[in-house]
Amino acid sequence: MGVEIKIEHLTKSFGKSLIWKDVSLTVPAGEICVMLGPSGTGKSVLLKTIIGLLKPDEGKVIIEGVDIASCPEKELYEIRKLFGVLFQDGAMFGSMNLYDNVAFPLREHTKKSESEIRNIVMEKMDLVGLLGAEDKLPGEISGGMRKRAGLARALVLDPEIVLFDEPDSGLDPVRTSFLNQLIIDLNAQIDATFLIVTHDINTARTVPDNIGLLYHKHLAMFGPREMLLSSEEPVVRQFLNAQRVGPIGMSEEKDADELEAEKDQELPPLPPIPLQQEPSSGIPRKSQRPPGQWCAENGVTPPPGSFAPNMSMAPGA
Ligand SMILES: Nc1ncnc2c1ncn2[C@@H]1O[C@H](COP(=O)(O)OP(=O)(O)OP(=O)(O)O)[C@@H](O)[C@H]1O
Repeated sequence: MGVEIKIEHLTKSFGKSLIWKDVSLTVPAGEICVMLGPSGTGKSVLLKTIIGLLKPDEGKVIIEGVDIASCPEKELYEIRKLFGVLFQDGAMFGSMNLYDNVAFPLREHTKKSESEIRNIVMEKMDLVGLLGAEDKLPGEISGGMRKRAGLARALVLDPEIVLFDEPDSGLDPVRTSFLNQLIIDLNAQIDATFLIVTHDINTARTVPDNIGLLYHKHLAMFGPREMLLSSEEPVVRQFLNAQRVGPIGMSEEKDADELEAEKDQELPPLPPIPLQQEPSSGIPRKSQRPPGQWCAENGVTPPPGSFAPNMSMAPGA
């Protein structure tokens, strides 16, 4: 049923350079969360800290009651077995075919026989739609296929948590859409907790249960998708609607003169909130909430036209 990720007051710097400070959030078990933020705000650093590859200066990352920021290496090794990670480029070994790449974690971390490994590898290759491509080398297939192979490898140890570092980078919009459907379908099937770092606004608007936004060395907001998509908070509103007007400039923050110059500019109204993408089976995911539920429970009037069927694309996406 997936495992909760609880982050408490996390701070990370490299030397004198602060990346983010006092980040606290909970990714509920089995849910899908998207983490957004302008380039360089430390999204990848956050993923690496969650899996214990980087140590925070302060704070805790609690997985199954263990603080992986401070636990001994041996415990960390065990906790890491709960994770599957899809790296940006799929991180395939170029000289191994897809079968051996996907089998790699099983051969490294388990004592399974080759016939057991074969069953698992073929099952995961099937899950990501790559049956028949086992003999291909990573260099012989498209970027989209490499991502799917990376995803198959991330799934072979039956993870409770899957971290995705920009799964859509380098993919065209159609492939991104297929990959998003695969992510939703996988979540419905395996019930693991998914945390996705992405720059794709359409993904952020339609895929997750929760959205976080890192900006200016802190977590600007984290909460249910409907909360952020109906938010008037300037940074959240600007980022989730890909607008130029707002506090975020070309290189992080705009200065006082730039903000003064645009202070009388009227912001376009918030676009309608799209329906959340559903599993292709038509059976809702366990953590899926009915459209409009968060808004109704919190007395928020969603923008006109929200939750209309067939309205799943973000403006400009
Ligand atoms: N091991 C490291 N040592 C020193 N600085 C690092 C290290 N890893 C990351 N950084 C710095 O941390 C900052 C955040 O990097 P990170 O890759 O997490 O950003 P990001 O939000 O994922 O960016 P992007 O959206 O462009 O991928 C950058 O300035 C980067 O140079």
